[in-house]
Amino acid sequence: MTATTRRRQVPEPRPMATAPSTGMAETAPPSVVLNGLGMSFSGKHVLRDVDMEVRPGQFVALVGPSGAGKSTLLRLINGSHRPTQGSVSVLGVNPAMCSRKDLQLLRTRVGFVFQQFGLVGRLSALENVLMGALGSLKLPRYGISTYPIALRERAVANLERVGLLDERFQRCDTLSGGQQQRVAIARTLMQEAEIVLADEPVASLDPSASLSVLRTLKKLSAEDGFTVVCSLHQVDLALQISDRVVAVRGGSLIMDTPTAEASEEAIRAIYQQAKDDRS
Ligand SMILES: Nc1ncnc2c1ncn2[C@@H]1O[C@H](COP(=O)(O)OP(=O)(O)OP(=O)(O)O)[C@@H](O)[C@H]1O
Repeated sequence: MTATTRRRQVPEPRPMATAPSTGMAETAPPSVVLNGLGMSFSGKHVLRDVDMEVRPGQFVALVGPSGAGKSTLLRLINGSHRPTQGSVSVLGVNPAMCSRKDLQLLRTRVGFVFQQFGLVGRLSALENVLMGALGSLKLPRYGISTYPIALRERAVANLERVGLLDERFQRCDTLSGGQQQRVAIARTLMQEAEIVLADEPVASLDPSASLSVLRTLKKLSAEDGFTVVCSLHQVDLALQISDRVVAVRGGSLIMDTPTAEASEEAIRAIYQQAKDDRS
């Protein structure tokens, strides 16, 4: 089934309480629409009544204390979880209504970057990046030379874009954390994804490497036009990098604002409140 036929199954979004505008791609259809979204695990509500639209090319920082529901939200967007309430539309497709094949197809259009990078440590940076193209190939590949030359050239170009041309033949488990996350980003570029979901991509990096990796992701998103939804705990980074800040607490969206209008104090208060609640 095509994306176009899927789109008809997606209910019209309810009007949003807050519809922040960044002035980007205002008329294009949204990349993501969450409509009355809720999720429970074994009867425990972890997300409720989430309404949100993400416009193409936006860089959204998803902030909120541990356990707020950020990873669950990202997993609902890429179809890893099926919502127990409401609906998700990603690039006009409802992942919960997709066949396995259509979901696979959708996932080639939606890249995912993880905190733990998800690389094969014993393989080179280049081979890891090439693996990002496996979804477009019919047969598995073993070794760089088994990939078509055009893909090898693209992989090298993508490594250059993330600043790792010289390290292309280095084993990934010998690269620094920041370099490994850059390899993971270059691997996602091979998908030519229209949306990149990043789940705490810099959680294990020091502040300077974190900023540098996020700046690279932001630059690539601006150059290629892909949408980013990125969960982050570092409020300062969220404010430096994003176009829009969405805060989640206790499974509810409690802030949704253009970054230029976001109050650092208000975001920090969300974390402080969670800390106070725990103590
Ligand atoms: N597969 C699951 N089964 C049961 N409970 C789950 C599952 N996944 C998430 N949860 C629960 O949902 C809640 C939200 O978890 P989630 O990982 O989305 O939070 P988070 O905001 O990403 O937290 P962190 O910042 O610590 O990563 C937590 O209470 C968690 O225990």
